[in-house]
Amino acid sequence: MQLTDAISVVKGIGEKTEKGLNKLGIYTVQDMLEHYPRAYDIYGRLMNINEIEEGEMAVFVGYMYMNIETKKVRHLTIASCRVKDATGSIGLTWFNMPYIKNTLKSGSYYIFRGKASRKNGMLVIEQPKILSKEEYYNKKDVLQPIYPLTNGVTNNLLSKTVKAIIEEIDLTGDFLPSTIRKENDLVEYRFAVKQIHFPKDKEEMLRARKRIVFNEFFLFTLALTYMKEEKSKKIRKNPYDRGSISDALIEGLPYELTNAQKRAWNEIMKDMCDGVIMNRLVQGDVGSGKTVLAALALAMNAENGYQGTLMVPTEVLAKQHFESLSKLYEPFDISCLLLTGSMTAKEKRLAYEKIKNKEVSVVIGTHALIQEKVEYADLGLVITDEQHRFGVKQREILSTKSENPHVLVMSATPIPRTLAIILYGDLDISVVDELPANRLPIKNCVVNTDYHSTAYRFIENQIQEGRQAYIICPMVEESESMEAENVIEYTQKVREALPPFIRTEYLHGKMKPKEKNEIMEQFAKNEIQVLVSTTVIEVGVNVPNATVMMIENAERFGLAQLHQLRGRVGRGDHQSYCILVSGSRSKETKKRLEILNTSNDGFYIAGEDLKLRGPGDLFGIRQSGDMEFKLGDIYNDAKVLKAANEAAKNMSISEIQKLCSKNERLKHQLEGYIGTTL
Ligand SMILES: Nc1ncnc2c1ncn2[C@@H]1O[C@H](COP(=O)(O)OP(=O)(O)OP(=O)(O)O)[C@@H](O)[C@H]1O
Repeated sequence: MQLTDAISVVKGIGEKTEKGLNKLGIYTVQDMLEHYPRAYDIYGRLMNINEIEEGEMAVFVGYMYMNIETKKVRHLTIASCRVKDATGSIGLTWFNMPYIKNTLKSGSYYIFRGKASRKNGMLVIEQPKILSKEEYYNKKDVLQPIYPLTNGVTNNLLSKTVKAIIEEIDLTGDFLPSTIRKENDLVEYRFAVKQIHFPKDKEEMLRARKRIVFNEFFLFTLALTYMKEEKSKKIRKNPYDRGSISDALIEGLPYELTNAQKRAWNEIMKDMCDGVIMNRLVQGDVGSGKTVLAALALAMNAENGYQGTLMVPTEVLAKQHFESLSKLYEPFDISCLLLTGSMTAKEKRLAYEKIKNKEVSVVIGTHALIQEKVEYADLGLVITDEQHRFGVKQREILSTKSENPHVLVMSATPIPRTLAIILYGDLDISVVDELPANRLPIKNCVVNTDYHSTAYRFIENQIQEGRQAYIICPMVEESESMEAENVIEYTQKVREALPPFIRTEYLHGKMKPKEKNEIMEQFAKNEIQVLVSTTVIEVGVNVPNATVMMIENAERFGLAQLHQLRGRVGRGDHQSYCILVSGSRSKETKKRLEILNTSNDGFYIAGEDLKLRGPGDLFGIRQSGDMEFKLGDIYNDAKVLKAANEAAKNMSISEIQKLCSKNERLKHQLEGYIGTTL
């Protein structure tokens, strides 16, 4: 069995299962091995009842001191009782399991396991499992992998498939030189793959994890080194003429550029006018005004007779940018074109022709589309808006669409400078670390779930004053397909809580781009006042009239992501508010959210976030599912990132090639990264 084999080579994987696996992005044996557990389940030690905390899994021995009562509510049969130990008592509830009444006997002890939640102010455990003594003691310390799932693919199936692969595949031949392994205290790759899926204990799992994360970062750095070298071969380009349009644009803005914007613009301009090829990252906090910098650069590029593109991660954003740039360019002879996936085939064909015939100077679209079969005419500048991604490949593909375009990458992720230098090692960095002067700082509060009705009243008042609100829906862990259902259900609740003149709509990742666009357009026009959304909204949306951002389950997000979400408000002259609703009362959560509560500065927050995370905090929160790395998290694993970078960055191209020639697997992975053959 080879890593590149189709997943169907594994015994027992039929056509139907294969399709299910494909939905999870698993096509090959390697994909399966890299489908890492998102968490591990462990029973752990038996707790006292008074130690049980809301939102946490608990396993404990409870004494049944009363009979189970059952009642019917609509089509639900609810069975409930209370159990106790020497330290306290707790309620248990089962839905549609009437037989439980005959399974558990009053006057006996049982081991229960489940997640505690708060109902009417009291802690209860819903659907607790009942474990036999053997079951508990046999598995007490075993880490059982929990995989990301989709419809028709069970945890058991994934776990069995991985096991079958590990038994058969030959993973010997580690590409990491043993000196690097020793220096960084890393286990062998073969061992790591096995232990990450089926760890003996937590310690082994952490060692396995460290190795795999190191691999990811190491490969990433090798790819950067390679690309940097490629870029350095083509450094000269005809210098641009400064022209007059960008100055006229700045003159015509309804505001003055901030000093940080001016500084960044000067750096961009200098690159383009000096005859070098620009490879620059503009890193700026949310709402710091990066779009205008892109607009200026594209205008100068057009004035010099070149075509330029702006690639963004979502259609909603593409449309938003298209509209604002078209308006900005109205007095000048600069034509814009929008290219998105929801356009009809005919519209797309027409767009392709216009681009090819150079009838347009600025093309704005999503990543996916611009990568397709578009042929540019004199592409001089490529701007990508990366948000959370550190996608080496994305920015590379576009720059191969023409000889030597200038490349500008915009990122709203205020990662600490030390990490930015590593992650964007192939780029020069401009930082926009100042917000426009008209902004009032956002007022924040962290509350628990009892606060809902007050929050809804607050939102209602803001809407009475003409403003709008976002609500980020509570999260569902189980699967993506449940996400949609969950948003719809929650929206209904919000509608019931608010008066009928307020229009509340929802947005989720499973909606068609066209539907999303429509909702966003209506929200931008204030035809919708409350937008309930999953995190799809976090990316770049600009509706300055929205003043409230309420985030449910705030405890489950990374601070940087929360900061991004909060950045959707406070973008205009009105006072804005961020309400963080936390379902957890743990001290740890409080401390984390407090950072956000007291600061609106993204760079500060990112730095504090980094400090707070210890090596134990590994699977709880990822900043985003959209990262380049499957397991590594630049925040949690900052130390490993630095070490891997240190180990890889000084390798010369010939050393990398030598390493690749000795190891087919490394070569294959690296080629995958940079999209060319080595
Ligand atoms: N110097 C400025 N003074 C006042 N307003 C500004 C200034 N620069 C930009 N703006 C306005 O601020 C808002 C946010 O700008 P923009 O959308 O470019 O932010 P951004 O940096 O892209 O943020 P995000 O990363 O959150 O998308 C826009 O409405 C824009 O017109």
